[in-house]
Amino acid sequence: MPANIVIDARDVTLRFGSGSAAVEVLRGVSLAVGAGERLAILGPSGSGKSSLMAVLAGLEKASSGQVMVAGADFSALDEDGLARARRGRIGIVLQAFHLIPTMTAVENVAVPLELAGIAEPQAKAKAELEAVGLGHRLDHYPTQLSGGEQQRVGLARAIAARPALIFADEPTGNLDEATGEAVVALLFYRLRETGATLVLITHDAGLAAQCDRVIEMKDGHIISDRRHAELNAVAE
Ligand SMILES: Nc1ncnc2c1ncn2[C@@H]1O[C@H](COP(=O)(O)OP(=O)(O)OP(=O)(O)O)[C@@H](O)[C@H]1O
Repeated sequence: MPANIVIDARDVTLRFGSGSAAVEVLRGVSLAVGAGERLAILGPSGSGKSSLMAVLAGLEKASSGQVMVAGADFSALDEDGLARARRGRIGIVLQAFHLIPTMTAVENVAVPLELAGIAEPQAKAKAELEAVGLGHRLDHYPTQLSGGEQQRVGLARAIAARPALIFADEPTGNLDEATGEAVVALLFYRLRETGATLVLITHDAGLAAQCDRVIEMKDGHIISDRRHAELNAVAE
């Protein structure tokens, strides 16, 4: 894999269930993403966007095909191996925030930093929460936070370790417009700062337009793949 390709997925399928109940949600997807690229995934509900993200982020194992991410062969790793490969390198913001209910906001952000062996996890977690506008909610538990606040804790947790790869599934879905814009601005600021690669699922055309490349999915396939220059040409 060339040094500048960080995600190289080849002919990936993902099936759930077996026999007559089997559902094939990814049907031979191939995708190469360059380092620092900001890729948006569009497509109707059920087209396989979250499934593709789960496979590329090492949360689901492909049923067949090859998935190379940052030099690791995700198709050959077991669950523990995938968890180790993700740690500190991959930040993930999901629709369901997956915050740990028994931990405060600052602990939710600090624990993955600690696990990744990063120095001063508490101070870094606090700074990251302040950056997403939650300096006044550090010691609150997830149930004491609104959906939008939980979303921002999720974002802070995903980017605090300055991972090389960030995956975000509808990161502004639970936020009002102003907060959504602020969170996206912070995300893109961090991307510029660290050169991280972004894979983003969104229904928001404005957000997709901020990315370098937009792919569209339908029925488990990629049906279009356009880069920024082409996107601008279409808009003009
Ligand atoms: N664990 C599972 N078992 C069975 N089917 C599943 C499972 N997870 C996802 N699916 C199915 O796979 C298909 C693709 O789902 P996926 O969540 O990837 O779509 P999506 O494009 O992200 O949709 P949305 O925009 O609604 O989030 C859907 O038909 C869904 O029902």
